[in-house]
This record gives sequence, structure tokens and C-alpha cells, in this order.
Amino acid sequence: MSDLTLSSLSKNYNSDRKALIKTDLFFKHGVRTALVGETGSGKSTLLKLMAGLEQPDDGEVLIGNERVEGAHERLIAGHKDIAYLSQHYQLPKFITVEEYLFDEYSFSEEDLNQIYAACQLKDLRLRITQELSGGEKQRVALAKQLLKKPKWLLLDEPFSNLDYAHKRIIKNALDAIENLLGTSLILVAHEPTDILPWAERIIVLKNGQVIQDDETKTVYYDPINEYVASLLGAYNLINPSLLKTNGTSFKENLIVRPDKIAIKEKVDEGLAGKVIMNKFLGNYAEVVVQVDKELIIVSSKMSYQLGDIVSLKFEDFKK
Ligand SMILES: Nc1ncnc2c1ncn2[C@@H]1O[C@H](COP(=O)(O)OP(=O)(O)OP(=O)(O)O)[C@@H](O)[C@H]1O
Repeated sequence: MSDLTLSSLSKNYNSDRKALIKTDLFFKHGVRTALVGETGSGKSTLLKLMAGLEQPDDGEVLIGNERVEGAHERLIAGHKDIAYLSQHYQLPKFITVEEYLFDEYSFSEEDLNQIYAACQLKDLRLRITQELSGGEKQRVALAKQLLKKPKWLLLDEPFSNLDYAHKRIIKNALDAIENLLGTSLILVAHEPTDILPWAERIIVLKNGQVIQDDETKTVYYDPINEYVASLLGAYNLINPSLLKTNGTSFKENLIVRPDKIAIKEKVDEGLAGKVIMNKFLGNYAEVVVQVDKELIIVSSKMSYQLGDIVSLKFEDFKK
């Protein structure tokens, strides 16, 4: 059993504001989970407490039935089954990649080769660490964590400062790790395009507290408030007066994702409006339509001309 259970976990770094407040969470092994939240909301604190790299003020972390000791309880902080990779990792200098990775762990040649392959390090084995690019260094830091064969890998912003190609390599490596080592992943990320296609579960933090915790699609399409909506990409706050004309009436503003609104060709089918912006985004376009005084963002496979008169149709309202 290597599920993680957090009970009443709290942390205060001697300031007025608590970094994490009485947090209860259960992480089932094998479920890809993303932690999201504004800066300072407590994401890193949560990961470090889970990895035994900080000392909780209150509460505990269990892996299976075993308590993960806090940083003050151990000579060397951390737990062998829980690896943590921060965005601020440091590699030692004047050492080759191979020397660094070979340093302290005993592992078979086969394990090493698999990890080299997963992290695309084969061609970098003999390179000196300070001569590597940022993306290459990160893959070395990742491989180092993997040599522990952790049951859990907690990644704090693994995609920050990476270009598309390096992100792709890291994402492929993470997929490979799950299959190869059976390691479960929890990560902190900010870009919706890094989170949504990957995560099965999203946990949203604000001011040190979990405010929403659900399957990815639920958090995306049914965020509990505008703060959650804003963390995962474009959204519309639809004024209920507009929706009345669409045949339904609502009391509160509705949060509606751009892909839940369709542009219809026939103007009499929905809400009529005028296209005032058409942003090309590769495989789709973000079209901004003005309906009365409201601006509504719609994602569309087709591009439109500025000034086109179109009709909007809303899909799937839960509320
Ligand atoms: N070592 C520390 N000493 C004092 N305060 C800290 C320390 N680490 C974090 N904090 C404070 O705890 C709160 C939570 O910080 P944390 O780093 O966990 O947030 P975060 O969500 O990971 O933020 P970011 O997205 O900017 O990394 C913040 O108010 C932060 O200033």
C-alpha cells in the first residue's frame, strides 16, 4: 500500500499568514494529480511536507500506514519512497552527468539504461554538468530522483522556463517513468496546456486551503468560482440577462468556457453578435463576439472576419 494520506496538515513559517491550514487529502497511487493555485497559495509547502522536507506544525502524512517523518525528526530530511524535484534544484559543478548519477545509489546497468533512455540522457553521459542547457540540467535532476525508484514523485513546476521541445521531452519522460517504475506523479504547474491533457485530478489551493478538489473536467467546466476558472484558461462570465433570450433564465453570472459555446451560421438560432476579434491559435481560433455590451470568447475550428454577424449557442449548462 503506497497511497498517501494527509490529515489536518498545517504549516506556519513564523509569519502572520499560515502557509497551509488543516489540510486533509487522500492520494490514491496511480492517479495523476495537479496542484494549482495563485502564487503563495501553499502548493510548494504542501509538496515539501508530503516529501518530509519540511516539519509540519500540526497533522501528519502517511504513506500506506507509515508516518512520513518531518524534516526536524531526521538527520537527513526526506522519505525513500517519496522524491521531490523543485524548480530550484542545483547540480554540483565540475562533475560529469554519469559521475553525478552514479554517485550514491546502487542500481543495475539495466535500470540505469532505462532511466537514461526515459530522460534522453544517453548523449549527455560524459558532459560536465555546468555545460548543460537548462532543459538538459533538469533532465539530469529528474534522473537523479528516479534512481531512488520512488513510489511517488512530487514535481514543483517541472515545465517552468522550458521551451516546447524540452517540455515535450520532460512530458514523455514522465509518461515513461509511470510505466517503467510504477511511480505516481503529483505536480504543480501554471499553464493550462500542461495541466489539462495530463491530470486526472486537480486540487486547487488558495491561502493555504484546498478550495476545490475534483476530476479535471469537473474543475475545468464547473469551477466553484472565478478564481478557480481563471487558473485553467479562458472563460466567460455570462450575464443571465443574455441567457434569458436564449430560452433559459439564471440568477447568477455563469462561468462558461469558450468551447461550450458554438458559433452557428444561422443568425436566428441563438444570440446574435458581431465578431470583433479573431485570434489564430494554431489548431483553433479564439473568436471574440460582442453581444449587446458583453464580449464573449468562443473557441472555433473556423476563423471569422471582423464584423461578421454570427449567432452563439450555449451548450450543457449544469446550473
Ligand atoms: N521558507 C519560508 N519562510 C517563510 N515563509 C515562507 C517560506 N516558504 C513559503 N513561505 C510562505 O508561505 C506561503 C506559501 O508559500 P508556497 O511557496 O508554499 O506557495 P506556492 O503556492 O508554492 O507559491 P509559488 O507559486 O509562488 O511557488 C507564502 O505566503 C510564502 O511567502
